[in-house]
Amino acid sequence: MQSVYRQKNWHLKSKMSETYDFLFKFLVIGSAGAGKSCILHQFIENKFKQDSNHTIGVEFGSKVVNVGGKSVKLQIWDTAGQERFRSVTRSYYRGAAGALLVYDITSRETYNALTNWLTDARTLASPNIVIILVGNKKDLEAEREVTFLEASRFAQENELMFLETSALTGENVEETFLKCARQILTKIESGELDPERMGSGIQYGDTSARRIQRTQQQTKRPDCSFKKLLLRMNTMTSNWTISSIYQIDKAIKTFSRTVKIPDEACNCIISGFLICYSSLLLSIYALTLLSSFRTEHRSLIK
Ligand SMILES: Nc1nc2c(ncn2[C@@H]2O[C@H](COP(=O)(O)OP(=O)(O)OP(=O)(O)O)[C@@H](O)[C@H]2O)c(=O)[nH]1
Repeated sequence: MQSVYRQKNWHLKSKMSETYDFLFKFLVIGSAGAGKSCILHQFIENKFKQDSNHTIGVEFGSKVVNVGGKSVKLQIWDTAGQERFRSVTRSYYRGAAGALLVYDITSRETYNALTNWLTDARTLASPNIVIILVGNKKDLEAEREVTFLEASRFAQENELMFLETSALTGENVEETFLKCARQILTKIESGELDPERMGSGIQYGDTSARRIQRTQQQTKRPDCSFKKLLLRMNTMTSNWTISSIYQIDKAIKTFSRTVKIPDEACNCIISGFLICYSSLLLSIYALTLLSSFRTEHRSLIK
């Protein structure tokens, strides 16, 4: 982990030596003393940070993890919880894809401040930011001031994921980051998040990953327009059904009277036409259904 002032060169160096499919920008936010720096240190170094001091401004760390078969580089910004750094830390919120919203389970004060932190994250970072609520210091059960149930209700009401962690023992620390990354990846796959959108907080790792993604999108596109075409045909045929069958029936009868075709032959022509028309309608409906089913269950089929 390094201070924000030293991270630039280091980041360039690591970019050259590592390959990954995606890069996600993460924030760690919450009140001072909640254990944000210790969580980040535990995640990156796999050990507890014994002498943790208050963060000055922002600190930075990164780690490549495997999420659902994809290698994802997490670029994590650990922000200072102290009020006096609020204006500095706020400038780092922009374009974050994920955030850990941390409180201390032994401090109700840090829990009560969550709403303010959440409002900041949702207004200053990306509107689609994926947030996980983290109740830290799980090892201090005897000093607990916030129950698991209470916090999980808060998480549910505010559409957040939730885990309790201990930066001291390492319990659930990695799982917290992975859970958040997994949700972002799922949203990318479902099309809810677009890595190409400015300020999404997501980047493609290398050119090949970008190319693969583009190819996938291109192969998906015709499917989408095919569905649109089907839906349009569907609407058109529904509109035609009643009026046009009546009109065509009338036209065939008038024609048969003019050229003097026997009634039986005329009925045969009309029946044949109706059979063909019904088959066409049925095929269009079946294809539309199939196409909708495929779109809805694409992730499951994969
Ligand atoms: N027992 C226990 N102590 C912890 C844990 N996590 C952090 N601490 C302690 O809590 C104190 C604050 O931890 P920090 O990580 O510096 O807190 P912070 O949220 O980064 O604070 P700011 O940088 O001021 O925003 C330190 O004394 C840590 O040793 C934990 O999981 N269990």
